[in-house]
Amino acid sequence: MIRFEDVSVTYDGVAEPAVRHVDFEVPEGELALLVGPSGVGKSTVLGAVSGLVPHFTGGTLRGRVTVAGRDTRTHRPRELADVVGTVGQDPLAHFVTDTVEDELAYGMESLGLAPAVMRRRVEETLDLLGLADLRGRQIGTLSGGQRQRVAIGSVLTPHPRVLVLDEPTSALDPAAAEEVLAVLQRLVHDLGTTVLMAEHRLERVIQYADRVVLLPEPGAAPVVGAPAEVMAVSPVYPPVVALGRLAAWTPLPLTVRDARRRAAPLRDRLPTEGARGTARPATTHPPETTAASPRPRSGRTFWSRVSRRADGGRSHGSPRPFGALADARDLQVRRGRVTALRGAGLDVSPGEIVALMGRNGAGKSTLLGALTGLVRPQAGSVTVGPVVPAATPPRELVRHVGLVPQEPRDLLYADTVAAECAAADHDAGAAPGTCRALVAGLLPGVSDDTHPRDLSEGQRLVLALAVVLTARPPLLLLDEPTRGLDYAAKARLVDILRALAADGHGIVLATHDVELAAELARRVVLLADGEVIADGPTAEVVVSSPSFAPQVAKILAPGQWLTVAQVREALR
Ligand SMILES: Nc1ncnc2c1ncn2[C@@H]1O[C@H](COP(=O)(O)OP(=O)(O)OP(=O)(O)O)[C@@H](O)[C@H]1O
Ligand SMILES: Nc1ncnc2c1ncn2[C@@H]1O[C@H](COP(=O)(O)OP(=O)(O)OP(=O)(O)O)[C@@H](O)[C@H]1O
Repeated sequence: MIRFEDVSVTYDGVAEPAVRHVDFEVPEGELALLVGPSGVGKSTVLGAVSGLVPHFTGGTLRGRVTVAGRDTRTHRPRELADVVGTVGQDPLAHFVTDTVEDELAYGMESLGLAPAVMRRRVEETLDLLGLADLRGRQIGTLSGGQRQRVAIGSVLTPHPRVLVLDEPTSALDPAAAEEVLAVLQRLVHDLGTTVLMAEHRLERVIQYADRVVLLPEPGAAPVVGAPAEVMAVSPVYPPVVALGRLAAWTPLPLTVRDARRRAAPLRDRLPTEGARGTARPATTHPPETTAASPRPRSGRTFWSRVSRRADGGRSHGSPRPFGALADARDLQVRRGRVTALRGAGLDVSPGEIVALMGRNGAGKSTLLGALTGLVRPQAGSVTVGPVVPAATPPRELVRHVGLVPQEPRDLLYADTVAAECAAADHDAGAAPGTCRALVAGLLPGVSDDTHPRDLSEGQRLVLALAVVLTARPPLLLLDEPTRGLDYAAKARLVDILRALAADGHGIVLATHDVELAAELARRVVLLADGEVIADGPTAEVVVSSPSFAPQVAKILAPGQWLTVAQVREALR
């Protein structure tokens, strides 16, 4: 159904092809998963199927891509629209109408389907994706995950024979991701739909794949095969595979269920008392400091590393001690007709890393908004350090709290990295060069004149982080920071955040990434429908939860192991 014949794509103005010798086939009624590190060309391959590459992106495509027998070089995306449905990485870029119902109907209208058919399919899709309560909502008022579900729904309604999906679950909570993947699997099994999907969070998707197409490194030909075969050699793999490799299980299990069946001997080898007290991540990095000892260990901390590397780092010599960082109580927030927070609260101490978790629409971004003054609660109290965010001018507030938003692009508006940094220094009242020194420390090798748009997703996130850190806010908030990041980029982010916590910063991550929470957070706060329903040590909150437990916890339960790193350490 989808066929690549020795395809290479070279973008204009770039010497080397972005992808080379891509040769594979996805037969009708199969789900193929496209995997590989960031920047390896996954979106390029997907774009070649929908015709966006090269028709919209420019560049040269050599070789041949056919979809349902149509050559995508001679058929423009419009001429493929009756066969191929595409969801890109950024749902906002995808929307053409204002409300949920209109968006679901739009694709069918363009194809000229009968009104009765359109009506039926809109209703079906609202049910299928749990969108019925949101049908009349303006898209601009939806949470990140709600938007992503609408974007997926809108490509399903025309019943395309081929679906091309670029990280379709990146903004979804774990349960919603499972539901969406189950819907896709049903289309594949029952209707013979063909799916090509790129995804970084392999722990969510690998078990649904009929075959895996691995792009191992830029310019290298893809490795194509059965999921277990490819996972055995892949540079990117989910925790279940990491544990399987560590324990030398063959064949390699890809699901928690298969791994559990093998895990008894491994469970027996692990110390039971270690298993009880493993809230602390096993790591070579300095542990998070506690409220009682906010001072970092010398030499390994974030600011000392930055100031050592960067010549402009004078202002970052030694960390200053921080007082209590945030105290939000009994918050009530109404947004439109929705009560987004009902009595929620959060306190954050210096050196603490807190994961804020919960379903899509539970109120996580709203709570972060209240801490940064973007959302004004109708009742309750919020203080951040000594100030009340909604009553504090932005220039003053950035010294107390910084937010890296769900879409880092929202924070970046200049044309070059250098201009972005100059603006950040100015906004924060920091010495000129402060932000650039941070960027040099965090992203060595990025030149001054690079356009932030041309950075990879992970690089853009780190640039946004540097912009926020320029004001050295004691409290750092990150909204879903691992969207679009591969495992290596995630590991680098984990390093940076641990070092910041060791310097006494308090960090709150709103995240659906259960593996990240397990790796990084000592404490998890769980929100449901605007209320805090659990607040405690990570191991206690997540291990018993079918949605929020990481894979290792599920495989090794009842032991409270959370990460492969902890298990590796314990086996030494
Ligand atoms: N329009 C473009 N012009 C020039 N270079 C581009 C363009 N689009 C992508 N590239 C480059 O091509 C390479 C492959 O990018 P692509 O987005 O396909 O990778 P990816 O595997 O999807 O990455 P990610 O996992 O981060 O989404 C990258 O080096 C990228 O910078
Ligand atoms: N301007 C608005 N008007 C009406 N409802 C809104 C508005 N902004 C947010 N909401 C609703 O408030 C609720 C909480 O949204 P919020 O963005 O805080 O959720 P979230 O937990 O961050 O979700 P996600 O995980 O999907 O990002 C959602 O039901 C959302 O649709």
